[in-house]
Amino acid sequence: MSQEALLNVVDLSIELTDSVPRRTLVRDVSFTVRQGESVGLVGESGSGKSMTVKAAMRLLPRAADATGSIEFEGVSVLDMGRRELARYRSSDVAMIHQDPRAHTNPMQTIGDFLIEGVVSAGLQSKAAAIDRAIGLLDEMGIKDAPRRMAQYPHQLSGGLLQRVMIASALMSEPKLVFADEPTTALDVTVQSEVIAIMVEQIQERGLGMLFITHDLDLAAAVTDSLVVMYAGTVVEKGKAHDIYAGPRHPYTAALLASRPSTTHVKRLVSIPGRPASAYEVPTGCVFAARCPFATELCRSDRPVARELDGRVVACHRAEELTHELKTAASA
Ligand SMILES: Nc1ncnc2c1ncn2[C@@H]1O[C@H](COP(=O)(O)OP(=O)(O)OP(=O)(O)O)[C@@H](O)[C@H]1O
Repeated sequence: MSQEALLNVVDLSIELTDSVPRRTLVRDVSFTVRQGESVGLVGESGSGKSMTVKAAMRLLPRAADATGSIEFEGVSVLDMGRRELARYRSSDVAMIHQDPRAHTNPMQTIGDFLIEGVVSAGLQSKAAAIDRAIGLLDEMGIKDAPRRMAQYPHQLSGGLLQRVMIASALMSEPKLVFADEPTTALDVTVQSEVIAIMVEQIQERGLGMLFITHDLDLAAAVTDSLVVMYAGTVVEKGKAHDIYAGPRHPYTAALLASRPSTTHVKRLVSIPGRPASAYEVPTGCVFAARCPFATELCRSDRPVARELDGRVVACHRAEELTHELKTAASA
């Protein structure tokens, strides 16, 4: 791929320093998001997706220690000084959160909410910011934008408020957008509409996107590449359509098999066992306890992530299971 790397994460590990022994939450995670590229960070609850994104924004809890490297356009995010970090957070990257209500102030109008960040960071004058906010609300398909600017969050539906959040993320003209489960808090009837608008707006502007979700189907539909995480580690990564068409890690195949089908009736299967956090998994493969294909080797030796047919996979048996995994995923 020729586009420039915006975000480059290499061997990121995150540990909690306030527990004895230290708890590992994320282990040796590496991935890249390029200009104009959408990357899906996919995994069940506790797999470390949010911690990884928090680290990329330098917003980890005080007791969490990040090692490895996170670079934005070649500059180390972990080493940024106060001013550099403020500029990075206010104008290079933006975040769309899960629950729009939790990230708005009920006492602040939509207009003030939209312009606050860029005006206080000195990026735009108040008049220019108001114009831009109205223009963006318009592009988000929000009718009567000037009237909406004067309203308060409780006067907007969840779907409408999430469109405001997308507009807010675009106010500073960022290069990279982190979208953390942006529609899980919304009514199912508006979810796909909001996703479609978000993806369209991000693609039209040629921005990079890191899309965090537990929904592999959705991620495969809206992203170029996937990074599949389990228990704080990357188990598989590669082109979204390749992974969707033929997963090479049993966890990816299980995620695909457990999705509801829209074309035929099938029994909904769930992955047996519960998702584990990085510090809970014993030696061996992180997924061994839930993997139907696990052998003694899988339980004793942790597989090293390696290149396989244009993707990266951390499974001892990836080659020999190619056919089984494809069948299991599409069953
Ligand atoms: N503030 C925190 N302090 C300590 N540990 C935390 C904190 N937040 C999350 N964790 C732990 O870090 C690990 C990774 O959690 P993380 O929230 O990154 O997972 P996730 O994949 O984003 O899951 P979810 O989809 O539920 O948000 C889990 O073991 C979780 O319990």
